[in-house]
Amino acid sequence: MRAVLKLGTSVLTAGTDRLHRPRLVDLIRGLAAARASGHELVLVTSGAVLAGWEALGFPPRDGTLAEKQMLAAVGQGRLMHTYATLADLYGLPVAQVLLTADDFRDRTRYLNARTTLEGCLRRGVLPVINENDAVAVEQIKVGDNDTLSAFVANLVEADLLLILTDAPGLYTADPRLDPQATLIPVVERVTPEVWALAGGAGSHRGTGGMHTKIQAAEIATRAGTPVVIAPGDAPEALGRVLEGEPLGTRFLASGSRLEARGRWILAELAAGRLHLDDGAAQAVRERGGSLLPAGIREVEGRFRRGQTVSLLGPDGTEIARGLSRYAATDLARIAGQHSRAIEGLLGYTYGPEAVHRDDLVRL
Ligand SMILES: Nc1ncnc2c1ncn2[C@@H]1O[C@H](COP(=O)(O)OP(=O)(O)O)[C@@H](O)[C@H]1O
Ligand SMILES: N[C@@H](CCC(=O)OP(=O)(O)O)C(=O)O
Repeated sequence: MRAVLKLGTSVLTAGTDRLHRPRLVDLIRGLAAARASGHELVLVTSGAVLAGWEALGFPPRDGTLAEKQMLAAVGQGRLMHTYATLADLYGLPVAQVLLTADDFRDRTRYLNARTTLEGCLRRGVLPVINENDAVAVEQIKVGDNDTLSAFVANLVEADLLLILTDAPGLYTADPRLDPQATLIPVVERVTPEVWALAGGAGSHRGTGGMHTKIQAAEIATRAGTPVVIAPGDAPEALGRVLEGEPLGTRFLASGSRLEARGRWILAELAAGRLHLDDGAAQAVRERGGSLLPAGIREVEGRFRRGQTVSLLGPDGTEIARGLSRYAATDLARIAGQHSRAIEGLLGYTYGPEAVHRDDLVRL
């Protein structure tokens, strides 16, 4: 099986303020054992900011992005060194891969990253991925490693995404705040009711809490990859989940396995939203057609030509994702207009479709 394992800061610290070496040894032993059983593994790890803070002796923090970037720059090398040293004990070679949102947006960079990861997997090397925090300013950041792990799962067409964290799974409410909360063992589909279960920002060290984990589950399951959220302190969690043992919360794949291009289209958060009229929604949903400007009622967000947009039906539900052939400002001018009018309105045309059917994934 090909699996992506995501380790949150909460798991790497095991409830302390530092990278917890014994916990890391357990995790790496599990990775080495899974690889020895023939599984292909990719690791997405957090912990660079924490490792940097630890290295500098826990100075007071102001919480700014610049400070996080500096701490990540200090910590990433140390984090990687720790992984490499411990993985050596088990004869497991590791490779560092640092990614940002642009690496998923730009088709060439996306394909390059995929080639590198495939090369690692062929040679039995464990890719250890983190966001390239030191350069990732707001506009080019994925922003949290749960979402990053879902993008990576799409990139390598994983059979499973396992997110280990400090909660035992998805609960009916944040278990830190509500002692009555109970575990939800299986989520068939990420519905608004599931979204409503996510509490706030999570543990004091983590980014995003359950919210970003549900987002990750939605991204990966749509492309056909099931997702498990399980406790990082469960012994042998990786091996047990790979064996199919129920542990934590399993999100079932909602879509059939998408081919590679469809996965790329889903491998980015939508930069804008297009509200369609009835006819256009039907054409996209039922007939698999392209979206013409005539069927667009409203354009939301700022996006460039070629970026991913969400297509919403008249009742506001998302029916598809696709690559826009026009920038948001252009689309706003040609929305509701016949395709023949595009050139007259803009002075140029990129073709009659706002989103071509080849660039669409129905959800
Ligand atoms: N419905 C829920 N079920 C489980 N955990 C939840 C829920 N809502 C919020 N949480 C919080 O999310 C936290 C995990 O997220 P986070 O701290 O960001 O961890 P990580 O570092 O692993 O990404 C849990 O400790 C828990 O307090
Ligand atoms: N890239 C950051 C981690 C960001 C993040 O999502 O953290 P977490 O919620 O602990 O998975 C780091 O290495 O510190």
